[in-house]
Amino acid sequence: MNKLFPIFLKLENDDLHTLIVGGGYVGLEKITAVLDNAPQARITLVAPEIRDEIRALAAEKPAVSLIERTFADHDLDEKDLVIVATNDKEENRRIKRVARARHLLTNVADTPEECDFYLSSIVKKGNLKVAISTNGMSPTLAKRLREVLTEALPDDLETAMEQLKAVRDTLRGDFAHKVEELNRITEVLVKARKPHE
Ligand SMILES: C[C@@]1(CC(=O)O)c2cc3[nH]c(cc4nc(cc5[nH]c(cc(n2)[C@H]1CCC(=O)O)[C@@](C)(CC(=O)O)[C@@H]5CCC(=O)O)C(CC(=O)O)=C4CCC(=O)O)c(CCC(=O)O)c3CC(=O)O
Ligand SMILES: NC(=O)C1=CN([C@@H]2O[C@H](COP(=O)(O)OP(=O)(O)OC[C@H]3O[C@@H](n4cnc5c(N)ncnc54)[C@H](O)[C@@H]3O)[C@@H](O)[C@H]2O)C=CC1
Repeated sequence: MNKLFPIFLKLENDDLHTLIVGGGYVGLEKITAVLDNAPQARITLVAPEIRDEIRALAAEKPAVSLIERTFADHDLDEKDLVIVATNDKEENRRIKRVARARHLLTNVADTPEECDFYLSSIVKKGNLKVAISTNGMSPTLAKRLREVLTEALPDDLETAMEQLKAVRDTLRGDFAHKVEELNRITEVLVKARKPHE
């Protein structure tokens, strides 16, 4: 059973600050994942060696800062979320312990058991986002499912969402009435999937 609780973080909110430790392939993968979703997210990345692709990203983003040295505990000061991706397993575990003592939510890329949260594969269609997790069992399957679902979901969902939002904004009455009305309008979506009923 997958017991992970999914949430969608507003990493562009003013005072949210993400720390990434490690500037190699995985550091690049994680910073790209954050910026693809939250382009203005405030991120600090610390590592003695930082890949050129990360430097190129940072050069375009004033909200991304790079610190070129090994991690120091005070790098956790005033951070909200931490992604640890060095190639030093022991140091990764140690950083996790310090971060936990400060009640920071931490992802430790090389040790799923140490993670407070996982990154997911993300299907995007305009305002729609579907996050996929395999419970850490197969990130490759998550990636493939993203491709399959991106292909399978219709492109006109954005129009449907815009229209439903317009209806939602105009609906008057109590909460129960709104729910009933929106359920009625969208019933066709469910019916179309169950031709036998
Ligand atoms: C637990 C988790 C923690 C976390 O990182 O958050 C984790 C852990 C590990 N990943 C490893 C390997 C790979 N990870 C990827 C790719 C992705 N990994 C992502 C998430 C997660 N990876 C979390 C679980 C998510 C879930 O619940 O399903 C994605 C979805 C999101 C993202 O990273 O942004 C992104 C795909 C994005 C996309 O394209 O849609 C690929 C494939 C590739 O790169 O092509 C490979 C190589 C092939 C393979 O192993 O499958 C290893 C072994 C390292 C080693 O062997 O040294 C570990 C550690 C371990 O398992 O022990
Ligand atoms: N979760 C995931 O999606 C995946 C996780 N991994 C794991 O992630 C880890 C990192 O892999 P790569 O990025 O490929 O390694 P890499 O060798 O490309 O990069 C390692 C980075 O860590 C930095 N570093 C080392 N010690 C540090 C310290 N004390 N403080 C700050 N930075 C430090 C280095 O300067 C370098 O930037 C590996 O242990 C690997 O097993 C690998 C693939 C996917």
